[in-house]
Amino acid sequence: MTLKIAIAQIDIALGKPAINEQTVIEYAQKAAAVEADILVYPEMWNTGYDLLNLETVSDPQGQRSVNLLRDLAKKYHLNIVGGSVATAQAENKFYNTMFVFNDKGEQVSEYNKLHLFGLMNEEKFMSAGNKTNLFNLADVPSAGAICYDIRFPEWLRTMMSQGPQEILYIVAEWPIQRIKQWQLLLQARAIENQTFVVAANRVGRDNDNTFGGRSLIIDPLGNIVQQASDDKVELLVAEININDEKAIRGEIPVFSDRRPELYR
Ligand SMILES: NC(=O)CCC(=O)C(=O)O
Repeated sequence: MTLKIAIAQIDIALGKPAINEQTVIEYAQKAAAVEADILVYPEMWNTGYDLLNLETVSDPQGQRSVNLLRDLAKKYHLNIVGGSVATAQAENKFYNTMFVFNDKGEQVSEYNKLHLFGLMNEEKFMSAGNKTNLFNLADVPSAGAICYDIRFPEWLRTMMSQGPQEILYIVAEWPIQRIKQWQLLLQARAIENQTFVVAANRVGRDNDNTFGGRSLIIDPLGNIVQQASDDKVELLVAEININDEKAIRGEIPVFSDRRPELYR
């Protein structure tokens, strides 16, 4: 099965959800124009890392973002991995939340980022999730994670071994100074989990960081199928063939060769 994947490598206006929503709409139109099957947005696209102002800029229960993503999925018949958004949830807690919609506009997953990133003060303002993010999108068993989560291979393995999942979606706001690590970590996650990795990063800057783009589509051997620039907004598009992955898994059966009884 061939799937056309599109990644919206966008800039994000700090603390300005209304402006960012327009960008999200614009990229859904672009993805529909190239007849993409799946569209992926980056991390915290509604507010950026405007952590000091979460009370005013975050999305209560994610409702505004959910309505927008659902409408876009339905209108353009797109499967959407909705990056993530800053949400305000019960007990006055804020989360970094991914919503996923199929091309009928049905929500197929909701995930709160599990590992909060101290270097960007995330844990001082946001709460961590504690649930997996497994879903079926375009008839493909898939998993999703958010940015810093990729530094925890045991967490991704936990999700990927409940499948195996065939595509791993990563959404990020990853700074330029560690962009080489971004690429290497993603290639490693693809190889060890024998999965396609579809990874969306933002470009542009906020008060503290310049973000490094280089959104990537990687095959299960770790080869780069398609790569975006480090500094420009763009819609990255590539076709992947899911059957390739099945052939690769047959040759080196890492999932069945695991010895989980020895791992702690
Ligand atoms: N937004 C994030 O989680 C950034 C993670 C990051 O930059 C890293 O090096 O890890």
